Amino acid sequence: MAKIGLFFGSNTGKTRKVAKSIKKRFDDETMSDAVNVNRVSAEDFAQYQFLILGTPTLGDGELPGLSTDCESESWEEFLPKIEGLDFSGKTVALFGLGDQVGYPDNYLDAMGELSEFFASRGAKLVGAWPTDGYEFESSTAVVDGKFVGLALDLDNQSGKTDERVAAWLAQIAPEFGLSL
Ligand SMILES: Cc1cc2nc3c(=O)[nH]c(=O)nc-3n(C[C@H](O)[C@H](O)[C@H](O)COP(=O)(O)O)c2cc1C
Repeated sequence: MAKIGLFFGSNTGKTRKVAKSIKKRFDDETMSDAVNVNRVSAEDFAQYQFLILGTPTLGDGELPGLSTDCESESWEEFLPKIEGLDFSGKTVALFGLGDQVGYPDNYLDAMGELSEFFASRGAKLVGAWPTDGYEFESSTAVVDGKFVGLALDLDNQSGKTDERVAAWLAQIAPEFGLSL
């Protein structure tokens, strides 16, 4: 089993694309394949001490899933399967995709929801990211003036994605015992 589990939800494939680009930077011993959360069991998910998790925000600030018109299940359906688990001793880093121009009042809210979910079950959240360079009105993914994880916007700032991902991975590397 790889050291770090890499899981994502995605509707139109952008979050999948970013997850796969993260996996490409690491060997199989270090990082699992990028796997859609609708393909993992709660048991397998719970085996990882280190997790990198990605989500888009859909609807009006919601997690992806059947109620936001995704074609298949996603985080909305997966979280209830792991809601009874204790994540104490585990380290979680989040990345979120959203559209700060189209949805400025709910930018990346789903990342905020994932953060609350895992933090309230004992996980250590790492990878907080500055809000400089983004323009939006409000986001539940901002806590104490920073995003709770990596903030991406492939709808409006796709050219910044690679650079942001690389800087963020370098930032979280020590927390995951990685050398980059
Ligand atoms: C119907 C719909 C609702 C959306 N709602 C939000 C939202 O509330 N907040 C936000 O930041 N982005 C929102 N977005 C933008 C998506 O999060 C963004 O396009 C994302 O990159 C999609 O990722 P995916 O291709 O992995 O599904 C919405 C997009 C759609 C199509």
